[in-house]
Amino acid sequence: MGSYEVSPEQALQTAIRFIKEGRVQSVKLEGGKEMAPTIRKITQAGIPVLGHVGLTPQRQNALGGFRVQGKTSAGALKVLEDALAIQEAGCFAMVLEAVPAEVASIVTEKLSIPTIGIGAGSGCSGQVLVQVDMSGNFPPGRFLPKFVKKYGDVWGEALRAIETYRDEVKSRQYPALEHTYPISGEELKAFEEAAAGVKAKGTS
Ligand SMILES: Nc1nc(=O)c2c([nH]1)NC[C@@H]1CN(c3ccc(C(=O)N[C@@H](CCC(=O)O)C(=O)O)cc3)CN21
Ligand SMILES: CC(C)C(=O)C(=O)O
Repeated sequence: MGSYEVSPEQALQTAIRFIKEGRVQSVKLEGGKEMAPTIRKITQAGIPVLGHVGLTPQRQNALGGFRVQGKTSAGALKVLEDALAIQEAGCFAMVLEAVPAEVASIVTEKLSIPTIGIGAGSGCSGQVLVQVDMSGNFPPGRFLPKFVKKYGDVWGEALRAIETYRDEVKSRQYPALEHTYPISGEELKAFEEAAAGVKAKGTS
């Protein structure tokens, strides 16, 4: 929040920084109708913009939390109007987040640009999920939004690896010979003789 919301001019300056300093090829920003002038400003400067309507997480406080959007006829119509407004402003595609699947399908059909759905059903043009969520890279018990499907157990696998490492360090199974660096017998013998003549710390 704040990278694009002060004014279209501030937003364009931010977008230019992302392109030049962040070396990205496009920028993504949240918001509907009210962001259309900003989106137009950035796209007219030659920077592609990915939009985002429906549940816009950076505005969670104004939305009363992470709430599904477009659950009423009026709400769904607002999502559609926002989507059309930001398409018109020059977005090349948009994220559609947490709206009923049927609403997302209709919005997608009304648009000429692709929709990338998250919690918006299979009728969107494409999908996105946070990698940490879909790979299961989080501790047990964490709250998961309804739309997340856990395809793996990266956290469990990492924990298993770390615990096995700990156990092998304690039992001195690790490091084994193959994890160490060799020294020739001749050099070792010479070192042992030299070391014998070095006074140990703390002795007198
Ligand atoms: N790790 C991660 N994954 C995400 O998908 C994600 C983030 N972080 N951070 C930013 C936003 C926040 N997101 C969220 C977070 C919570 C809900 C959530 O609690 N949804 C309720 C819906 C409540 C209602 O019915 O209105 C749910 O039960 O799924 C949804 C999207 C999606 N985004
Ligand atoms: C997961 C992606 C699309 C996102 O912008 C968000 O939910 O914050």
